Amino acid sequence: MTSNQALADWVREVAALTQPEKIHWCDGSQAEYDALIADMLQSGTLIELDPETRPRSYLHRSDPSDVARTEHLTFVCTPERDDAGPNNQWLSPADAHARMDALFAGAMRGRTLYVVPYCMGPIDSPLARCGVEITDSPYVAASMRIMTRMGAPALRRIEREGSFVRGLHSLGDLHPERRFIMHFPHELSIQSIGSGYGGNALLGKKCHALRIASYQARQEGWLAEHMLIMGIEDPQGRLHYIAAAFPSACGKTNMAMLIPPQEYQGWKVKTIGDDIAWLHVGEDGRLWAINPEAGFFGVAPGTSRHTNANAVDMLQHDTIFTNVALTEDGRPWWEGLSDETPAYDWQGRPYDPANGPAAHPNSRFTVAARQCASWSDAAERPSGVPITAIIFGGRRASLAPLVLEAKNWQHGVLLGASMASETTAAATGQVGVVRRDPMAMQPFCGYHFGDYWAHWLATGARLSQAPGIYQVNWFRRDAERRFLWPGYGENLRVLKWIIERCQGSIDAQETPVGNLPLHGDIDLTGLDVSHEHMRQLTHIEPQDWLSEMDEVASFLHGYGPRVPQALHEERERVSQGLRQQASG
Ligand SMILES: Nc1nc2c(ncn2[C@@H]2O[C@H](COP(=O)(O)OP(=O)(O)OP(=O)(O)O)[C@@H](O)[C@H]2O)c(=O)[nH]1
Ligand SMILES: O=C([O-])CC(=O)C(=O)O
Ligand SMILES: [Mn+2]
Repeated sequence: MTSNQALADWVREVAALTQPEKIHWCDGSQAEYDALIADMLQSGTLIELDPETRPRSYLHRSDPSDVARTEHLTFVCTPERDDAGPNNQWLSPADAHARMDALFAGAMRGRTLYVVPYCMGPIDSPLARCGVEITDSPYVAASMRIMTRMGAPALRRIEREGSFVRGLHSLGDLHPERRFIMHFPHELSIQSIGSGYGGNALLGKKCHALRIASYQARQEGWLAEHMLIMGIEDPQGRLHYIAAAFPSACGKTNMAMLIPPQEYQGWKVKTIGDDIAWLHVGEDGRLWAINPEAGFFGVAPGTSRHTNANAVDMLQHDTIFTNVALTEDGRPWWEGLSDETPAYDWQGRPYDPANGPAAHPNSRFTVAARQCASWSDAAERPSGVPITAIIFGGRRASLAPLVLEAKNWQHGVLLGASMASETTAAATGQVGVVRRDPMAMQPFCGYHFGDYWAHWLATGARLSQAPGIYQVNWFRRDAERRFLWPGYGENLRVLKWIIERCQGSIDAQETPVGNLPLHGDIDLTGLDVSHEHMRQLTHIEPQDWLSEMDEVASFLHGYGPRVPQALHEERERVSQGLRQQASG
């Protein structure tokens, strides 16, 4: 099936261990996709949506215990424990392999083993990397065709290059006690069992393109980040590319396909990616980004014509939904979509509000990126796009202002490293608790955060035209828990400020924590945001920030001697400035 002996041997070994009934090598063709869908309709793995209004669209209901990433079951298994860092759970490679071999033994009996070759990034890009996922889930095989460049061209590239990431996945018995997601970065391999949920099972995404890739990127001198990539064209026709890291379910997909507000005629948004960016230092000293993915695995709840019309439009056909609710006539439904009452909830029960939300809070859609009206050809460019600004964002009801500008790269790395955000339904566990999530990579960095921050600093030192670094927060709330900022399309007003700052065309107010917009520089024309709200959104309270910086200090110290001294010094400079301000 392949001229790559290592791949052929590996498939044979896996088959001997897992005992599948059949082996299928995926070529990525339409006929193959159609056959996968037909099989899943027959087995009940997929439910067909109303073909009149939602052609070629399906609903997948997952096991109710298997609806989100499971960070407590996710491990990074480096030979040395300290290389995984306190940010990861660790097992020795030998222990992890022993545990996984036992779980995989016979796991595919009676099932088909799919060999899924894929390429992360444009197929002809030197920045792209390939992998092969072996899975016994047709849902995973079909989803990988939507989310990656999957099939024959990827296999040819693997045969040319020789190297590829090995991902082994089985649904196992879907039992939470026999569910593990293990990463072996030094072996370029991933093993995942017991879950069919996207972030745990579509191994090209979080497992390869972030955990394994971040480890490789450090060795090779680039960055693999949890970032959207978008282009913003201003009325003068100038294009500015922005990369933004927000934690899971904190607004990347929405920002990536933002629709400019009415007052912004002449502004255009181009989508390059909504979740992952691979960043390289170019020969010109600028930072260049590719999106390794080819599709969106996006959050359904909250998506509506008012918040994200581009998404609603792209979801009208050829989409696989997971754990959404259904209307009587077979259309997908979720909280925030419309005023309709659905007929069935995400578990297929007749809808009863007493059972909680109709759609699971982490219900999602899987759709090809080219279905999005704002999708840009630039996403196919082998060299990527040059980045003007990097944005870090969190979901914080208080403290963090609407926007803040880092004084320089090193201060920007501190802003990223000290990010915190309220937890969301994208991972199992409590929702709404503030936790540190450096660069939105807490669940995804495949090595020690101390080394990671040092790598960020070293990367900045290689950039002669480094992007500006910013921090945003769309989620500040008032005493009644209402959002102070309208968000969504209106976020372009903040992005415009960021672009103007990068061009050097406007001034800012300097504070110890960073630079803030001057009064009136964030354009509020046509917006219902009072001056009092705007004041709160751009106010830095020195005492509160001093305590925040104390927390950041102990957080950074928790990572021990691998944390670069420069980061401690930068933090101390901010604290000093705040102390002076508080006493003066
Ligand atoms: N209030 C407010 N909510 C937003 C904004 N942007 C996104 N949201 C909501 O936040 C939730 C998550 O948004 P997404 O854009 O899907 O987040 P994401 O970062 O792409 O999430 P992952 O796919 O998990 O990485 C959705 O319910 C959105 O409706 C905003 O600007 N303001
Ligand atoms: O990985 C997933 O399951 C979905 C996602 O984008 C995230 O959680 O950041
Ligand atoms: Mn994500």
